[in-house]
Amino acid sequence: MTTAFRPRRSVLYMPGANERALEKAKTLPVDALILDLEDSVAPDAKAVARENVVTAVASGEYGRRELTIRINGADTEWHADDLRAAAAVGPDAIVVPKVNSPEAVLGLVDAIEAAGAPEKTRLWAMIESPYAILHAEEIAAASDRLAVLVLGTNDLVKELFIDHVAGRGPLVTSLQLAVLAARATGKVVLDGVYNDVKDVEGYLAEVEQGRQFGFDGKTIIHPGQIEGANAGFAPSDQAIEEARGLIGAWEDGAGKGVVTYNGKMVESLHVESARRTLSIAEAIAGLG
Ligand SMILES: CC(C)(COP(=O)(O)OP(=O)(O)OC[C@H]1O[C@@H](n2cnc3c(N)ncnc32)[C@H](O)[C@@H]1OP(=O)(O)O)[C@@H](O)C(=O)NCCC(=O)NCCSC(=O)C[C@H](O)C(=O)O
Ligand SMILES: [Mg+2]
Repeated sequence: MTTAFRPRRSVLYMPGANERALEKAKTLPVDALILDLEDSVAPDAKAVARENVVTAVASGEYGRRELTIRINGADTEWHADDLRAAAAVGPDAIVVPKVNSPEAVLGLVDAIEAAGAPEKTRLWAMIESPYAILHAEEIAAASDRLAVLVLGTNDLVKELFIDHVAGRGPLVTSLQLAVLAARATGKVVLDGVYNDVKDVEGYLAEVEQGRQFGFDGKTIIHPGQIEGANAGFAPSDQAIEEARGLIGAWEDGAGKGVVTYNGKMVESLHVESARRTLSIAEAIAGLG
């Protein structure tokens, strides 16, 4: 299915059991929300959280924000009930943690369809194990219903026996494999979360790294992280100006296979990148 480009610069998790946060989210300038039933919800609060998120989605009070529900994993006692409840209320997407194979994707798509989810409800697969990283392309390609790969960097760090360090050196290969898989299959890919909600400098450095690596946006855990992601994953004023100038130089040289702009070589591939930059900027401006 072809869908219009939609910005996913800032994608905020919020615990499904936290009614105050669910209320607050209606006014936050995020591109997307992940109403969480998994790791942020204690076992004895799972049923209440499920009720809360279903009510939230049904309320229709989240405006332009893309609204998703993260259900519990397939190996848990809550998975089937979560999936049924989420499919019935029809969010923009159902986010499934720890998706490890294309077969798992197909099984999830069958279950989502069998539960009667509307066509608009996409599957977002969390890639958060070494096996999933090594099979990310097959996972991404398994179904048209799968729209987004979401990195689960906390689980990855745990499974790889590595450390959370500034610059994410030990994670770089995994991050790049996930981006490669998404680009090879035409899917969206979101970077993992930054756990230290008070460390603004470290967070902004990680946003910039994610953008440079090619992620479409960042999953976040606190309202204080929204602005950095929105700015970091939007083309800067300078990038927009350069894209316009480059396209202008290309059009002025009508018919030439190569021109220069600001002293640098410009070929049609650079024009394509510049047009992509402008279309992202337009989509963001269109959010109002
Ligand atoms: C991380 C937090 C536990 C911090 O909470 P707290 O110390 O209470 O924050 P503040 O006091 O600064 O909160 C200020 C106000 O903002 C609201 N708030 C906080 N977080 C959120 C949120 N995520 N969404 C909406 N609103 C939020 C508070 O309610 C305060 O509001 P008010 O009282 O009106 O002023 C907390 O931020 C938090 O719980 N974050 C989300 C945690 C979460 O969802 N974790 C699971 C996803 S991460 C993950 O699992 C990734 C992946 O699977 C992996 O493997 O990596
Ligand atoms: Mg995880």
